[in-house]
Amino acid sequence: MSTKHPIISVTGSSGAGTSTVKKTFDQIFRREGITSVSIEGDAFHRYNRADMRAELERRQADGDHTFSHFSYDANELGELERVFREYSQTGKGRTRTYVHDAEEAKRTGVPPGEFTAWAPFPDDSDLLFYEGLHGSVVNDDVNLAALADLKIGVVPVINLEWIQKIHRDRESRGYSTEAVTETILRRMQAYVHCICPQFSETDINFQRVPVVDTSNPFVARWIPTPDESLVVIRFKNPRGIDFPYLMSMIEGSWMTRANSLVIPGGKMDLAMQLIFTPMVIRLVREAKRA
Ligand SMILES: Nc1ncnc2c1ncn2[C@@H]1O[C@H](COP(=O)(O)OP(=O)(O)OP(=O)(O)O)[C@@H](O)[C@H]1O
Ligand SMILES: O=C(CO)[C@H](O)[C@H](O)COP(=O)(O)O
Repeated sequence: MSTKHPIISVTGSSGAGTSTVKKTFDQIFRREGITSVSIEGDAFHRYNRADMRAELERRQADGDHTFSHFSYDANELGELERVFREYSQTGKGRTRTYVHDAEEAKRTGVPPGEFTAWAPFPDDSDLLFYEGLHGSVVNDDVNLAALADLKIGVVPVINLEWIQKIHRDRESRGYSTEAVTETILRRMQAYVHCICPQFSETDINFQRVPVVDTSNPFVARWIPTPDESLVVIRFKNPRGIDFPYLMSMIEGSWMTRANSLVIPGGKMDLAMQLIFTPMVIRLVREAKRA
């Protein structure tokens, strides 16, 4: 945790919606005149696409069918922790980009499945924003949760998450439904043991819940729209959260527990703006004082 160089980490499984949440934060940063540097979690994969496929084949040949991009040892989490710590102490650090598709390849000049070179963060940023798979990992080797000042989980209920991933991977990355389904299956063990535990470390979780039928997510023709869903917002520490204010500002919202607010899916962006703007301002103000 750093008051001088704060870190915000947004954690979610593949297709959960962390990139979408980043857009909301970018609006807050722009409106409040905050300069952020960001990390896409895939930048800390251990292998490029070809080497990952080779490693997968090797492990499967050895009888290990649990290895995937979700696995701790498929990612350079020690390096991620070092970057978090360096940034929290100095406001400096580095990242790179994992190139997923042709559009990213065109933008970066690096072929899909490869990494760009490591590059230093620009100087004089107000905060570091992480979005990816492992922003709140606590295990025997690293404790990323301890280094992030604001930890957010993006955790749609699993059938909805699978629908989002299938549609995104099909439309943006050119994978078939069958290939994405195979990936989902292969990642299940690590999803349970590496991804899910983080959502007990996060300060606030956003869980989008469809209110339309998603019983068979593998045949869904489209992603349930915001208006076809609700969002459960859980606060790990509800003290200091002005629930009456939030409920007055978010039409159709209600409390289900002392730390849980439910809102219409179409109000998710508004809720994030109302909740995170004062938190971000406070983090940056305390940083400038430090
Ligand atoms: N709140 C939402 N309402 C409707 N659709 C959403 C929402 N959040 C995400 N989606 C859709 O789900 C898909 C995946 O979203 P996104 O790319 O943000 O996921 P991600 O967590 O960044 O995935 P990855 O980590 O694999 O890059 C996209 O098609 C996006 O439009
Ligand atoms: O999305 C991901 C995890 O969130 C991975 O970055 C992605 O699946 C990489 O795999 P591939 O190179 O096969 O697309």
